[in-house]
Amino acid sequence: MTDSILETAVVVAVDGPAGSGKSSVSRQVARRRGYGFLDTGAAYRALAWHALEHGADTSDSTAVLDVLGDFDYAISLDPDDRWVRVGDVDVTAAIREPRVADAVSGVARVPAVRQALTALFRALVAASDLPAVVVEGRDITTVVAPDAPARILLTAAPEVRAARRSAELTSQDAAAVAEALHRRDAADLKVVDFLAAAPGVEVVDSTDLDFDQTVDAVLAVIDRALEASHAH
Ligand SMILES: Nc1ncnc2c1ncn2[C@@H]1O[C@H](COP(=O)(O)OP(=O)(O)OP(=O)(O)O)[C@@H](O)[C@H]1O
Ligand SMILES: Nc1ccn([C@@H]2O[C@H](COP(=O)(O)O)[C@@H](O)[C@H]2O)c(=O)n1
Repeated sequence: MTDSILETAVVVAVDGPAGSGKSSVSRQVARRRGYGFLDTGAAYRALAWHALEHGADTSDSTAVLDVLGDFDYAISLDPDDRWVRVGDVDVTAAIREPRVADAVSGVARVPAVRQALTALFRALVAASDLPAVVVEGRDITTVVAPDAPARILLTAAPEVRAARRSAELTSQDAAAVAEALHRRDAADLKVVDFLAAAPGVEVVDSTDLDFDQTVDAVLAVIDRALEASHAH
């Protein structure tokens, strides 16, 4: 396996906290440029779903590692055809359920899980015949693709992120949605710092931007970064 995914496809790396718009904005950016799109959180969620299906305790690292052994994962990199599978099961919708969101940080804090999924993400990009892939998550700019030519931290104020997520989940209590989002961020921050931009990472703060303005801001960063990398 290659250490650098940059040998095969240009990577646009996007990190940020929950509800910052990483997946919706990255998907739209990929569509606009004809790139692939890889939602890395989907793999952590799918592994949490897989662990729950096996009745595993997701706060127990050993139990999580046991189920990692037969984790048969597949995901679409096509921004217009979204699917996630574990074995023969389409888990695209199931991995968004609150029970999975509540369990996922336990799975994501296990170092061997992070190593295995990082290798999986690099392999997925390497196996694609796409010119470029927008890869979004928490540690893409720092661990998965630290040498990507375009690296972005997408942020928004905590209350704005909670309000956007709550607008999406209208059947759930707004305060409970906000609480779950902040609890997940707090747990995830013990493992990866996705609130501070690493050196060379450009921040896009969407607090006062609408969706289209955010997409345009991210595209502007990408165009500038790719132009600079071609000049070298
Ligand atoms: N700039 C914006 N203005 C308004 N709404 C936005 C903006 N960016 C994203 N959204 C909306 O905010 C919600 C959360 O976005 P999204 O699911 O892409 O976030 P995320 O960072 O991938 O979250 P998570 O990490 O929890 O999966 C979506 O409903 C999305 O359409
Ligand atoms: N690079 C990543 C991506 C995600 N995680 C963990 O997965 C959870 C779900 O991610 P979403 O982007 O779908 O919200 C997230 O809460 C993290 O626990 C990660 O660790 N690294």
